Amino acid sequence: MERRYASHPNEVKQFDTDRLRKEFHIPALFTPDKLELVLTHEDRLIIGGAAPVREPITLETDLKELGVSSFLERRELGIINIGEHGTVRVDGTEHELSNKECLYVGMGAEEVIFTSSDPEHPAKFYLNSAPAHQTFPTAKATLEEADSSALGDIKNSNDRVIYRFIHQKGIQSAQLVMGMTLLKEGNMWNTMPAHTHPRRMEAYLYFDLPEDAVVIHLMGQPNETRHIVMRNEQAVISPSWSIHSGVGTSNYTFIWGMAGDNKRYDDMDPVSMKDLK
Ligand SMILES: O=C(O)C(=O)C[C@H](O)C(=O)CO
Ligand SMILES: [Zn+2]
Repeated sequence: MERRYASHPNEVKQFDTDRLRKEFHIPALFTPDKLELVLTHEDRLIIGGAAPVREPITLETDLKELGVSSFLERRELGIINIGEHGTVRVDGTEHELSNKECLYVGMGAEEVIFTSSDPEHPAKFYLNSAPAHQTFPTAKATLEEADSSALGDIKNSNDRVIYRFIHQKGIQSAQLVMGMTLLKEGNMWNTMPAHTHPRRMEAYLYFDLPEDAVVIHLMGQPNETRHIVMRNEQAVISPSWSIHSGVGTSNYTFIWGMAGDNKRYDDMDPVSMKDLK
């Protein structure tokens, strides 16, 4: 498991492109038949990907990094499938996940195994895992079951629907909040006007992007913004002090996941457009 340390905004404003990417950008999460995991010290979120093709993939890591005897002994896990149909087996119980469906696995589950139903059309499981101190039932949600709200409009190129899966009024968790935002065709901007939430960090996974398209992801303090160029199926870490917004060369979908002090999706500090620099 790769480790990323937490960062101070005064230090980050000195970073060049290379250093920004090393600290915040996660380029490859879906390697066939391999589990990819990145542990960030920003609220100790683990960001991962499991892309089983020929063989099942088991959720496992060097447990010294976590100081426990099984991955989820003191953690919870959110899973969203961005690929084709697959199965997640949790302690012997199979959960079927189609594209854009979510499964939450509570603290204490001992065995989690990811499988694709058809190796020619593999599943791709995106993972967010946060520390937990209480267990909650394993639960699945489809897009239709998620709490959703339409936001933005075509005039501002940000007509989109936000789907909340794991949150205060949805699937219950210890601290993990997770969902997905779908931009309509011809709409390129997400999360503008921007916000921060010093009470929670956040990670974004951009996907459903054409191969030659990019998203210019904006990060940094509102008066000290930087950008990271993102391609399809890449993730980015947003510290609690940073905005997280982006504009694409086409429309796209992204998964957001958060860990921190509360589970209130709407607990955001909006940034006024005049304060952005
Ligand atoms: O399009 C948006 O706006 C978002 O999806 C915002 C994220 O959900 C977010 O930043 C939640 O804190
Ligand atoms: Zn946010």
